[in-house]
Amino acid sequence: MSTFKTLDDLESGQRVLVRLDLNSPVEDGRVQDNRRFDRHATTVRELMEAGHRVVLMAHQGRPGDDDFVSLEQHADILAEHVGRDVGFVDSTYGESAVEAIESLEEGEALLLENTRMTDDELPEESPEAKAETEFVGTLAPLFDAYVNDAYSAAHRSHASLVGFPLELPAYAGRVMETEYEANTAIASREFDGRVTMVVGGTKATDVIDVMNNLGDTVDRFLLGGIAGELFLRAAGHDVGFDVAGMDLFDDQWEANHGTIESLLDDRGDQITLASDLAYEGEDDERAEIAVSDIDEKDRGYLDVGSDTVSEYDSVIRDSEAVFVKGALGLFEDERFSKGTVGVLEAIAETDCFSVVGGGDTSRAIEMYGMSEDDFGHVSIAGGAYIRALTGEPLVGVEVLSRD
Ligand SMILES: Nc1ncnc2c1ncn2[C@@H]1O[C@H](COP(=O)(O)OP(=O)(O)O)[C@@H](O)[C@H]1O
Ligand SMILES: O=C(OP(=O)(O)O)[C@H](O)COP(=O)(O)O
Repeated sequence: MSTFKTLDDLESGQRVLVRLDLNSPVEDGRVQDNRRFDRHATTVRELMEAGHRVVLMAHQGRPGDDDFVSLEQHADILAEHVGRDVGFVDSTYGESAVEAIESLEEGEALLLENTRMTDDELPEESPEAKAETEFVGTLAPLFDAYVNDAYSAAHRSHASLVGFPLELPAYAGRVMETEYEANTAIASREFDGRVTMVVGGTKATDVIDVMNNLGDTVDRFLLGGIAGELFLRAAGHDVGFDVAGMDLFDDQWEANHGTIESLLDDRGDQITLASDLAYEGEDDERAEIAVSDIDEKDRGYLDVGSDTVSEYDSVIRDSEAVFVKGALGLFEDERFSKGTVGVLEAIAETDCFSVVGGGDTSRAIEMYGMSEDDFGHVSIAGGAYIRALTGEPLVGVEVLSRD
């Protein structure tokens, strides 16, 4: 277990700088409410009620992507969950940010602009290098304490996550504490029966990197989403278009095809790929095609097909534990929700031990009328949770635990 300090150790009346993970789906420019807001609201409310001056940092999207937007809407959504006003300033550490921080009263909260809009936040560098950035050097002297609640971003060595804890007394927030304990406990748990991992989502690089290390814990991987399409492409099928505006597929293919090919060579018998896929037909209805019938790369696929869902359903019903990392399709559109909802319902209906992770995947549970009570643990983390399952330390947690 980690040795980090928690909010129970924080003295009263502090000026506290808090890192949240409010990274959310953005549809037509509108930030979508999701579990990250209500989970982090617990930490923010506790700090406000304790009379601290609370300044919040978070990121949204990656520079160049469609979902790389301001945090202005996030402040309003968060305020609704906290039940108190949360101010917003459209600067991360510029003059207006410093002025707003200095004029904050006890019990008030303020959200700063998207950390990734500063040059210092990215790219990944050592905590020591990040601690020396202008971003950290400007803000740290304005605070008494730093709280990291962003477990789901703790695998990134970015300034707001690893620089501040070297400069300020550092504490874990309530979400960090809960997620860390749950995911660390899961990593060391042993199962007698079959352990299955459903792998999907769009951030294929995060998951492919760790699949080899999970190969001894996990008996069977069921693939879908963009990650699954990369595997199908490596297996010789003509699938995989970029998802408009997100530049996902080709970059991820370049970065990962070598690893995927060796995974298929070394662990092919543990990996099940979709046998059919779904797409938008001419009449805008869901249409399906067997993977063996795809002979040219002429369309994008948005879900796994019905035969695949049945096959995955049987594997899940015969498993003792099921871990989910990422959605199997574009479930936000009901036509392409069958894969994601199918595996989640199979898990919910059996008494297997389960963990569902992926920033967006946890949203599907509520969206399709399922209950979180039917799952062992619903994590708001994707990449961080899957890395934790391998037992690999997360840099953001590691710096919190330093003396
Ligand atoms: N075939 C696909 N095409 C487009 N988007 C997809 C596809 N499969 C999954 N997705 C999207 O991936 C997102 C899943 O993200 P999530 O489950 O949080 O995993 P990640 O951690 O990879 O972001 C969902 O919002 C879903 O719409
Ligand atoms: O949403 C996140 O990760 P996740 O989708 O793996 O849960 C985190 O906010 C990290 O974001 P990043 O993967 O752009 O660094």
